[in-house]
Amino acid sequence: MIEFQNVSKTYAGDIAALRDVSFSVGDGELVFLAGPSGAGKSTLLKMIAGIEKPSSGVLLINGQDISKLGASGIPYLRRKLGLILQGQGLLLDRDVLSNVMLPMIVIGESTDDARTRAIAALERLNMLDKADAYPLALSGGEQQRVMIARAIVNRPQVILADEPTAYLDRDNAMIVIEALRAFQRSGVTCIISSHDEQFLDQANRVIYLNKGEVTDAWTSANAA
Ligand SMILES: Nc1ncnc2c1ncn2[C@@H]1O[C@H](COP(=O)(O)OP(=O)(O)OP(=O)(O)O)[C@@H](O)[C@H]1O
Repeated sequence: MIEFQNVSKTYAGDIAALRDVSFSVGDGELVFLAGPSGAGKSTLLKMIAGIEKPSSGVLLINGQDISKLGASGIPYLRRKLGLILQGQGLLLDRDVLSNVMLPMIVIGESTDDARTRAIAALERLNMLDKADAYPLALSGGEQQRVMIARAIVNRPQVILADEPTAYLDRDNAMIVIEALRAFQRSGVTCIISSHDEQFLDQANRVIYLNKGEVTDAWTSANAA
């Protein structure tokens, strides 16, 4: 369970990115964060990942106040998260398999275990035939699928995806959304930011942000 309680975020220069935001996301939900550019969507995701801290208010993850996590708390939190964030693209000088193995290597898993899990993750995203390719030889949609494989290789409880369909055509975007939905169906919580309204009917819930405030929210009648 992820719970924002009256969270505000002001960046240096007095930029109010979030204002008094309150909502919660239950385990296994698929939630879209919608809203125009600059609404605060990335800031919300970065807070859940422990990259940014609230200026005021409380963010609880599984009942724990993330502002109070110590130096070892953030890496521990990140192990439970799969991140698809802007600016964290694939390493261009490594092939697809090495890119997907990386999160496991970083946390000290053996190369053999990392390879086995990375192969399984690529298989799930239907990308195993590109394991030896380098990222620049892939289409945008294929690169996004590899980034999802990299995000799920650690078997996270929660996937955070910031604009995972940006720059993709509709067919590739649907493949990416379908892949995320498949993880949600297997019990993983997915929080996806998008300013592309065409995918919102795939969500259990949509939370609309504008200028740092929650302006609207709805829950699907078929929500799990
Ligand atoms: N590190 C930062 N320092 C200062 N201001 C920031 C920083 N990050 C974001 N902002 C500002 O905070 C506001 C919210 O930005 P944020 O990136 O969260 O919005 P967004 O909804 O994700 O937008 P986009 O869809 O364009 O990615 C914007 O006004 C942005 O310029």
